[in-house]
Amino acid sequence: MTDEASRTATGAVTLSELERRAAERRQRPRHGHDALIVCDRLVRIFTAQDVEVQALQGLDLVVAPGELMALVGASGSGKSTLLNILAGLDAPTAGSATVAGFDLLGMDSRTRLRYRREVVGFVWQQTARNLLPYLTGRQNALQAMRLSGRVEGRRRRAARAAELLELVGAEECADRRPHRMSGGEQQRVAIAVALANHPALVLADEPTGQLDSATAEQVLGAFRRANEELGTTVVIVTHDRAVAQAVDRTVAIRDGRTASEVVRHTTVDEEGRTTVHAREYAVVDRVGRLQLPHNFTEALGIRHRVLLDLEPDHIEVRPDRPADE
Ligand SMILES: Nc1ncnc2c1ncn2[C@@H]1O[C@H](COP(=O)(O)OP(=O)(O)OP(=O)(O)O)[C@@H](O)[C@H]1O
Repeated sequence: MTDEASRTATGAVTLSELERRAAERRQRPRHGHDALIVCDRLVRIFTAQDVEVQALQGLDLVVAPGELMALVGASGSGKSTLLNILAGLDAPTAGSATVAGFDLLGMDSRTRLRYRREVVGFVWQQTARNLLPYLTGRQNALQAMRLSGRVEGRRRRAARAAELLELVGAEECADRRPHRMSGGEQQRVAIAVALANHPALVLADEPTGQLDSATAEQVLGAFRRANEELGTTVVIVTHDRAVAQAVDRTVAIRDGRTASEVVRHTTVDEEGRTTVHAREYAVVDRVGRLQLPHNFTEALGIRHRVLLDLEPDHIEVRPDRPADE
């Protein structure tokens, strides 16, 4: 339709043009339609002793199926709050959060239980929170399957427990109880247990926080194998730079919002040498808000406002200062 045809003589948009635009909007795929996790303007407010803490302040996050990604950020930025919501352990105050088609705000308690048993698996920093101390590695995995009923038949469950312990490199822990496993072994067995019910998503909160760097690398290797071989989406909250730099995408959270992200891809040259390329992006939310990195605003003394200029292929952001300063 030409612009003239879509307007009345007085310049107003015609009714048929408005109807056409509405139909076009309806046909457009909705935001994050092919994603596994979609958080939209997520807010979580805690109230303690009449004081309100806004742990999440309109956080947006989209994670595609099959991603291996990390969430980083200063202490108190809201990482664990977000993970608890994604785990179905806590409910947001406002906004929306969907994981594998489950609406995390609107779930009744039965659906929530099913979600926690079948859709997500967790690995926490404290090894004692991950495994039952009186069961062996194999029994821990079997117990998780028995509780959900998702893997039917004793033989199938036994085969799956053995496969998963092998996948994470912890076969030798099958007949050992946690107190006879090292910290790294306990975390690898915890990954096997988290994977037991074929979850679409595994969430991990500081899974290498109590481990030395060599052991942390083995644990990360187990997450990577789960991601590559089973296609499980993995989201790891971490302060460990080595972990944050080893995943495909690292999203930084600042003051309860996603602020920036680093995306990595690997290339192999003619001589077979691999190079990892990393690029940092600022995140633009759905209404166009952008958080400028703290070191950038500090370097230019930016406080309350900036001057924006639209260039053909970029936007210029300049401090609001008189030109002769
Ligand atoms: N149950 C709660 N009651 C009151 N305030 C809370 C609660 N849980 C978290 N907070 C507050 O919410 C904010 C975000 O906390 P959160 O634990 O999500 O941060 P984090 O980024 O995971 O920090 P860390 O890296 O130290 O674990 C903090 O100010 C914290 O004090």
